Amino acid sequence: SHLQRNTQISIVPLLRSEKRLQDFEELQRKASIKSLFKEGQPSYESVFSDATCPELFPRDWKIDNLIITTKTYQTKDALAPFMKFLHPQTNVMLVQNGLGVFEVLNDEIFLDYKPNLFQGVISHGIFHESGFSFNHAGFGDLKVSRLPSKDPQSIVQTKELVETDQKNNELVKVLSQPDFIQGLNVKHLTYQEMLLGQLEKFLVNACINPITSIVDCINGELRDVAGPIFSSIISEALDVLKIAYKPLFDYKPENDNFPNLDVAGVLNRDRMLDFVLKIGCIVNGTNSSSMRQDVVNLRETEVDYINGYIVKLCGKLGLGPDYCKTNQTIETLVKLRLGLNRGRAKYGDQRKKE
Ligand SMILES: NC(=O)C1=CN([C@@H]2O[C@H](COP(=O)(O)OP(=O)(O)OC[C@H]3O[C@@H](n4cnc5c(N)ncnc54)[C@H](OP(=O)(O)O)[C@@H]3O)[C@@H](O)[C@H]2O)C=CC1
Ligand SMILES: CC(C)(CO)C(=O)C(=O)O
Repeated sequence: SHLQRNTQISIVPLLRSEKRLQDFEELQRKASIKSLFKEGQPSYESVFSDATCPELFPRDWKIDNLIITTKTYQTKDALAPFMKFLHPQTNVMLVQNGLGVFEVLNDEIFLDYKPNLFQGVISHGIFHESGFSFNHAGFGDLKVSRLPSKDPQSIVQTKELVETDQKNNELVKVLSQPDFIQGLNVKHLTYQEMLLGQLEKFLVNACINPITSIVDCINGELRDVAGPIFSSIISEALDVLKIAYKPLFDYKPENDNFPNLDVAGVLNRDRMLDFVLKIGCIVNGTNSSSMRQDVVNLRETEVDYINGYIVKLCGKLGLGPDYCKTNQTIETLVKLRLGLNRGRAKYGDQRKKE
């Protein structure tokens, strides 16, 4: 919606099915967003000149730029039907929480070639109202960067690469248009800067998303009561991330180009607890987290790409199960909550009386 409204280009939403496309067409391809954080909570509409779905995608079209904003676990199925329309120069950007999606795409989808890959990390809070109307509950930011093309361990990019992309890369040029940058507080970063922001956001999600889902509450309700469980989640996750992302934790900027890239100063327990409470429970205090929205609506969640990813990393790194007990328990409780909600929807009060 922000791209459609704040840039000179036409966005073509790729809906999942003809049914969903029809739903969108019946609303004249309009999406509306209410800015809850603004005085008077103004709404604005974005009208899309086109939209399509896999079945109706024009066979002679090619996809030069693709932004994926599905939930992590939906990415592979969403991308698969469009792969025949991509090409090696296609720019693909994932704007999602969590970690591990690109590994799935590299292992299972990008088999013949890898397009230009970008990652977006977004801390704006938004929840669905009805139809294609949404509530923008918390104004955060959107960090974007190009992913390392060759060795994923080589995290260091130069500022010149960012500037070159902002001049020459079609997708990055659009995301660099002033109105869009202002509209979503966009920051174009090197990979090492973005990765730091991604791990920081990962810890926000590892705390806010599962706990709001398990106890069924709005983000801000946790503000004064969830410190102990957040500290346990953060401490354990940081111990694992320090090993898994050692190149970032060992990274020392050679020059003053990166004055804020103090990884140890950013990713430390005490600061991260304050940051989680600020972004999760204050900036986005009125938001229903995306994971709570999933369990309330009986949908699968992203916990496998958040707390579950810490468990997966432990396995990959050969660390014992004691390294991830807290996150494993949190993952299990989210899945219990989803199962409970689905059971209540299916059986009503019957199970309470058996
Ligand atoms: N909501 C929030 O406050 C925040 C969310 N995020 C992250 O952003 C990402 C998206 O979250 P969010 O927007 O909340 O999720 P939603 O579930 O609200 O939106 C996901 C969208 O993807 C669409 N989709 C799913 N499968 C397909 C498919 N096969 N083809 C086409 N479209 C498909 C869904 O379509 P349909 O409508 O048909 O189901 C839906 O519109 C997640 O990683 C989340 O963690 C990050 C920061 C904050
Ligand atoms: C920032 C936060 C926690 C907002 O709820 C979010 O990322 C989400 O809900 O997925």
